[in-house]
Parts: sequence; structure tokens; C-alpha cells
Amino acid sequence: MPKRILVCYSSQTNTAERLAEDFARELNACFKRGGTCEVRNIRDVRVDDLKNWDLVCFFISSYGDGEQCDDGLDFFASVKALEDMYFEKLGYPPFTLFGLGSSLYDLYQGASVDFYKELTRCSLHSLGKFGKGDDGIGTLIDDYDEWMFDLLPLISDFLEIPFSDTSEEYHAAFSTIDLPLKTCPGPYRDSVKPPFHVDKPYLAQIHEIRELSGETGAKMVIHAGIDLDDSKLHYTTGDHIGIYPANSDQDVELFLNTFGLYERRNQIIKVIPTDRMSTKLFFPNPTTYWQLSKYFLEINSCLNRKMVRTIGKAFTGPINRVKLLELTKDRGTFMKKVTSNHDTITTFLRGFDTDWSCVPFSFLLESLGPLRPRYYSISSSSLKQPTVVDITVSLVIEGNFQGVFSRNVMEVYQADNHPKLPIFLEQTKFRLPYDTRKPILMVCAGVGVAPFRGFVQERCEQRQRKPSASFGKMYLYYGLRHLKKDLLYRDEWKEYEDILGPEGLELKFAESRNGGKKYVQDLLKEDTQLIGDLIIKQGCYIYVCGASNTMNKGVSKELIDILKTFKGDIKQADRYLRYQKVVGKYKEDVW
Ligand SMILES: Cc1cc2nc3c(=O)[nH]c(=O)nc-3n(C[C@H](O)[C@H](O)[C@H](O)COP(=O)(O)O)c2cc1C
Repeated sequence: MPKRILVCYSSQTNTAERLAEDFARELNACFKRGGTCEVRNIRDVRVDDLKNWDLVCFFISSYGDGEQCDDGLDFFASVKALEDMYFEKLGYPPFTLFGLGSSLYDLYQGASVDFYKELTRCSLHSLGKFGKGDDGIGTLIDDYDEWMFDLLPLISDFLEIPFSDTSEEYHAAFSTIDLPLKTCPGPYRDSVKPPFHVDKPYLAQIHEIRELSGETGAKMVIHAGIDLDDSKLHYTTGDHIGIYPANSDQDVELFLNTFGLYERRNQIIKVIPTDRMSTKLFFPNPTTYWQLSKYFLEINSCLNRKMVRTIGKAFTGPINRVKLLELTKDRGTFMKKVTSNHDTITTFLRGFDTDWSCVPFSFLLESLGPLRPRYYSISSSSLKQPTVVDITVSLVIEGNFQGVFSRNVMEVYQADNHPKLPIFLEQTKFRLPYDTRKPILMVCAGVGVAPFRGFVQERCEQRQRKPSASFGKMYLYYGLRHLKKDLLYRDEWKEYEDILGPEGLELKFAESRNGGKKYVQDLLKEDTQLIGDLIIKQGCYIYVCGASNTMNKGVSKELIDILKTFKGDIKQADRYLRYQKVVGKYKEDVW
């Protein structure tokens, strides 16, 4: 009897699903007829089902503040409700776990760590190492690859299935057939009806798009207003918007040329999954090579070692093979020679004097994966403008490298008739308190001011609608390079100050490139007495927004330092700030 393996994923934006499918494919290839794998979303698995399998492999992504993804909430709650040692008594199979997360978040791998703790508390035995992949620093696939490499022999031993080394073989997950059709429907049809969500975006019209004045620094910042019209989409101030970008025509052309597909770019094709693992396609089908590469494939994703190794082993001659395998030997060399150049599969392979048209399209579909939505903090107030969402986008340009969405925004900005963008909305917990009398402490750097513009607009609106109501004061600590050059929404702050008055809004700026080097942390420190009083005596709400790996950790450290003055020692201060998080009075919006 072949051994039965369940590969189970919990995912918000499908990365865990793709890894689970890849893992099942690897298992099937390694164990040939000795094992059969099934991939399931965790939503479709009940705790009791686990005992029907010989091994259960979990792929768990973190979401929110280190929480389970929506599809994993029920399963996790069922495990939490079990008594200690539950599984041992009933002879359940062991499990493997790979967590997906981003170290840019405070609670790195929060969901997988909780998951692991709960399963082991109930004494489900863990086979091999608890793997963790870090999406924040771009090593997710490499982490997964290394984890799997160590795990496969253990699984082989445990299930007593001989292990066949398949690393020299490539099994395509998809095949394509040409269809004799003349027209292919567009990627997103305008006529689709609500409800709109991540899997069914709304094609939104750009209401206005402009460069924000005064930004002569290294980064260009664009403001865009997006019409929700009759989409029936609703947002609350502080929410996020997800936008699906499109790859630039130039990149698509180069990509298709590299793999010998440019001449056939408009050929209508049907993509057919060739194994049971890849039944869910992330694009409309039939399609064309152009449409797929323009709107659905992450053709500019960072290269990883697994891809380069497969290309070296399966799709090239001996000379390039040696070169490619040498590059993938260790992580450090790969990071230095490939990752740090921002090499994409196109730019990388074009560096070799070879024809790459032998690379199967299926390999590109599998390894590049879907073009992921980009998330932005909404910078407007839903009370003020319920059907228009404002976003504030800092364009990513580093040398020759330009972010996909940044390029997309520039194209939209420069076009006479702004093309529509596929969007959806995401609820967050980054919300103003229900009790409007509470003071608000907002700390940000650069474009992190976006949600706070929304907060302040909201408060202005509330004040104008209810002049007699009492409102807590808002303090904005805003870090920027140069006040004269980099202040975003320069013309608006005066208006907000006029409406809210000095007792309603106070703006404080820290300039890091105007003579001295002052950061928001320094501003907070200068105001130790005020900040301590706001947090401890007045019970203010704290909001932090910015690039997470740099500023939010610095702000948190500074707040602990400030609280130490009032709480006696660092431990107490740390505990106090953590508690503010638990009760929802300290919130971060980070990316
Ligand atoms: C809104 C949001 C919140 C996230 N929160 C966390 C978090 O608290 N901790 C963490 O380690 N990763 C966090 N991540 C990172 C994801 O876990 C990571 O990008 C993962 O690869 C996504 O996998 P998925 O596509 O299967 O959902 C978050 C990502 C998003 C978009």
C-alpha cells in the first residue's frame, strides 16, 4: 500500500499554497509509487481527519499581527481546544511544519510558532526541523529549499519508502495547447459584478494623480485618488488597498524574447495542469503569452537558488551548467553575485551567450508564480470621501532597478487617459479609537505619514460635523529628511491646524538631513515628560507607521526608554508597552 501524505496549507495571499503544491510534487517525484500526496487548504481539514494519513505536512503563513490567516482560524481554534497529550493517546501520525513570515514584522512567524506550540502541547510528534521562511528579506524560497533538502531523507526513513534522487529531472506541472481562436477576452473584464475582493479585483478609474510638491529628494512620491464608484466597496479610515500591478511592456518584450516566445506572443493558448497538484490556475484560461506575462506572472521576481539550480541541471549544456551550479553552491555567493544585483530571470539569463528557448513555459509558470498585489495604506478619510480612496506612493528606484508597481504608477501618471487599475480593499486594525476624547500619538517617517493624513482628515470632518463634541488632542511626530523639500501634503497641514486649533492638533518634525541628524526617536526623547504623561496618565492611543525594519523597532525601543523613567526599570516599561499592544492601544502599520 502506498503511504498517504497530506500536505496542508494556510495562506492569505497564496504563497503557502504554492509551496505546498511544490512540496507535494517533490514528494511524488522522490517517492515514485511508494507514496501518494494530497494538497488541501486547512479550511477543508478537521483535526480528526489527521489520523487517516501516514504523515501530515503543514505550511502556515502569518498574517495581521503574527496571527493565523483567515482560512486557518477554525483549525487552530480546534487544536487549541484539545486537552494536553490528546494526539498521543489516539495514535496520530507525525507532522512537519514550514512557517512563512516576514522578519520585518514585530511578531515574526507568530502564526507558525503558535501552531507548533499547540500541536506539540497536544503531543503531535514533529518530524524534522520546524522550518521558517523569511519573505521580508527575500530568502523564503531558499529557506524552504534548504529545509526540504534536510527533510526528504527523514521522511523516506520514517515512511520506509526508498528515496530516488530526482534532482536531475524536471517534471512539467503544466502543458499548453494552441487554440485556433482569433480573440481572447481581456485579463479583467469590466463587466464583473460585486462583490470584489482579492481574487476578483475591481477595475478602478484613477480620479486624479499628481506628484506631491517639493519632493526633490532621492524619492519621488505620487498621490493618487482612486474612484470606488458603484463597486459597492467600502473602507474605513486606516484600511489598506491592494493593487495588482502590470509589468511594463519593455520588460514583457524582453522576457518573451529571452525564452523564444515573442513571435508567438498573441497566440491563444490553453494551459493544462499535468498533475493533480496544480489544478488551481492564477490566470484566466485560455490566455496568451503576452497577457500572462503582462498581467499575471511575477516576471521580475527576485531569482532564487532553486530556480537557477534547476536551469543549470535541466536546461543547459555542460559549460553553463558548471557556472550556474557554482553560483548556487552557497547562499552567500548567490546573494552577492545575483540577489544584490536585483537580477530578474531575464536580466540574469541574458548575461549568458546562449539560447534559452529550451526552458519550458511550465517552468516559468511554476517558479515565477503569480504577480502579487501591492498593498498601500489608504491616506484619506472614509468619512470625508467614502467613494474615493487616496494613496501616497513612494516610487522605488535604485540605480537601474525600478519596482514593478513604481514603473506602473509612472506609466499611469504619464498617460493622457489614465488606465484603470485592478484593486480590492483590506480591513486593518489600524483604526482610530471609538472614544474620540482619547489623545492620539502618531509617529511616522517619510511616506509613513499616509494613514495619518487620513486620521487627521477624519478628525477635521468629525469636528466640523459636531463642533460641540470634545476630542482628544492629536500629536503627529513626523520624521523626514528635509522639512522644506520633503514635507508631504505641505498645503494641507495648515488647513487641518486651522480647523482643529492648537488644542486639537500639534505637528512636530524631525529632520535627518538638514544640518543635524534628528530622527522621530530623538523628538520623542526630548518630550519624555509629555509622552510619559500621555501614555500613562491620559491613556493615549499610539500609532506608528513607516518602513518596519528601520523605524518601528527604533520607536518601540525609545518608548520603552521613556516609560522606564516612570516605571522604574526597563522590564516594567517593556511589559507596560507590550500590554498597550495587547489591549489595542499601540498599533503599527508597517511594510
Ligand atoms: C498584511 C500582512 C500582515 C503580515 N503580518 C505578518 C506577521 O505578523 N508576522 C510575520 O512573520 N509575517 C507577516 N506577514 C508576512 C507574510 O506572512 C509573508 O509575506 C508570507 O510569505 C505570505 O504568505 P501567504 O501568501 O501564504 O499568505 C504579513 C503579510 C501581510 C501582507
